[in-house]
Amino acid sequence: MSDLEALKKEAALRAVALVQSGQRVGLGTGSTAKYAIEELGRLLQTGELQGIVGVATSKASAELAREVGVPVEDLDPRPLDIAIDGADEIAPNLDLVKGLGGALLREKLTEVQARRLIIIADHTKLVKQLGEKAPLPIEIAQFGFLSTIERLREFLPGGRLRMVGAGNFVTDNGNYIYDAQLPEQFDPAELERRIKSTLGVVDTGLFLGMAERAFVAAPDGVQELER
Ligand SMILES: O=C(CO)[C@H](O)[C@H](O)COP(=O)(O)O
Repeated sequence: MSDLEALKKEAALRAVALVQSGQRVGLGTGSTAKYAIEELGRLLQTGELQGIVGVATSKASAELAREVGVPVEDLDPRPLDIAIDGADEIAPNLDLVKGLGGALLREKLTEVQARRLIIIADHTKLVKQLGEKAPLPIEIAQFGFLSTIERLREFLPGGRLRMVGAGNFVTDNGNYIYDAQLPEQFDPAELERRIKSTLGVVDTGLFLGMAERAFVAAPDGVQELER
């Protein structure tokens, strides 16, 4: 395992230590969240945790959870006790950019219902301001997507439709993703409102005011950040 992978796993284990038996747990998506799901499976197998139920934020995470023995249920209106997920960028106030893995809509739908959202990441995800390192993924309907992109480009120029190989990337919800370049200066809440009021947009990868805590692993140890 590379050094970076070891750091991601370390952060994941710190977050999973917060999970208690009987809890309903939001299962994130991505290469860091994968370590958390595997650890939940391990703890269920050893009996250190009992009776937890996972609510997955993607088809891939649901599949992995079942493989490692974490029971999975669909999202319903009941609250989740905790959700554990990765992020693409983490600002000092724990506002996030998410969705480079393409699961932003299911992640937001799930994590907004969690009493606690815990973020796990390696130190490369820390930024002073959102948009420094990653594009902002915006999920858009397939129908009329070129028109939606034109509307978005009026205030977010320079982005691109996400591709996979020669085709367009399609989310678990059958939508496309426009990866937008964020401006140098912006008000995240105002930008979120503007993007979401653009016809054809389903949701954005801005997760504002949602995360309670982040475990961020660096070579000199795991930093615990709170909002
Ligand atoms: O938002 C996400 C998926 O939609 C992921 O949480 C995010 O992309 C981080 O992934 P990784 O842990 O692989 O860096």
